[in-house]
Amino acid sequence: MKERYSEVTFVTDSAYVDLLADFIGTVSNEAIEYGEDRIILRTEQDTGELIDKVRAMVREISNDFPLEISEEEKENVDWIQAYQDSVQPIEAGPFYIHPEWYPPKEEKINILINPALAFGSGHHATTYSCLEAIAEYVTPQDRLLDVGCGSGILALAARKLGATVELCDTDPLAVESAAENFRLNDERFEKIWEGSAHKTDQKYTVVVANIIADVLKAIAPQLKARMEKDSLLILSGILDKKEAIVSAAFQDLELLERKQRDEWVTLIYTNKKDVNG
Ligand SMILES: C[S@@+](CC[C@H](N)C(=O)[O-])C[C@H]1O[C@@H](n2cnc3c(N)ncnc32)[C@H](O)[C@@H]1O
Repeated sequence: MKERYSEVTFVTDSAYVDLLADFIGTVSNEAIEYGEDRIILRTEQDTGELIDKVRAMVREISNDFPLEISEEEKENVDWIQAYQDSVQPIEAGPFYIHPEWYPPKEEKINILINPALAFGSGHHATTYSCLEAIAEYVTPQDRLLDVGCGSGILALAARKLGATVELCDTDPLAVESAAENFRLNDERFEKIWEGSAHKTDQKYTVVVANIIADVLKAIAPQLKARMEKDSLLILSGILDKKEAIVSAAFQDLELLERKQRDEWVTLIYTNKKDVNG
């Protein structure tokens, strides 16, 4: 990529825009942008010859062909580099979450997440607090269900601690992205599905759900039904002003710990008895 490129603007009568755009596109072999009365060409190539050809072409049509050409030199931005520079790795408890263009850290539990459309890079307070809770509570004996897995970051963290994991999300893009992140990390999940917690009849020793308060309230019976006696339920995505809604919906469980980061609350519950018996 060159440091600079040329932006050439051809202003003409709207009736000639299509004709001119066709010609410029063919001669330059570059993508062009066009508006009602203009065509804009951005190129790193020398533009002198192209402009001469355009002038010659329009002269053949008419000496009065309406055409004004202006040219500006602009600085190129390496967009991929700029994007990569903006995505920083983050440490949360023992975990180091990094995109692939940052090397792993030897002394950390590394989680490779390439930013994609699914939520969950570790930077958001809710994900961060869940990662801390997972580090604190999850053991290799655990079977964990990640409800609303997004990028799969929470299940990946649990898997890296030795737990077996299952994941689900109502968003098919999240399911795809989580599966891809497991592949990138060379880790395996037992199951992944599109949909929510009601689509399984399994029980788990840990259920984690980082979804907003109103949804947590709505799916509270489903989440509880996935717990066995002494299971753990990690709930996040709760704005402090909505905490009461969630506390009320889960009041039959025992609150073990409450974490707050910025205005986001994470609640960690356990149950004294199997909800179904
Ligand atoms: C805040 S993101 C959490 C992503 C990731 N688990 C994290 O902690 O960073 C919430 C995710 O929940 C999903 N979601 C929303 N409602 C859901 C529901 N009822 N059941 C399962 N997933 C749901 C969304 O599609 C989204 O991917």
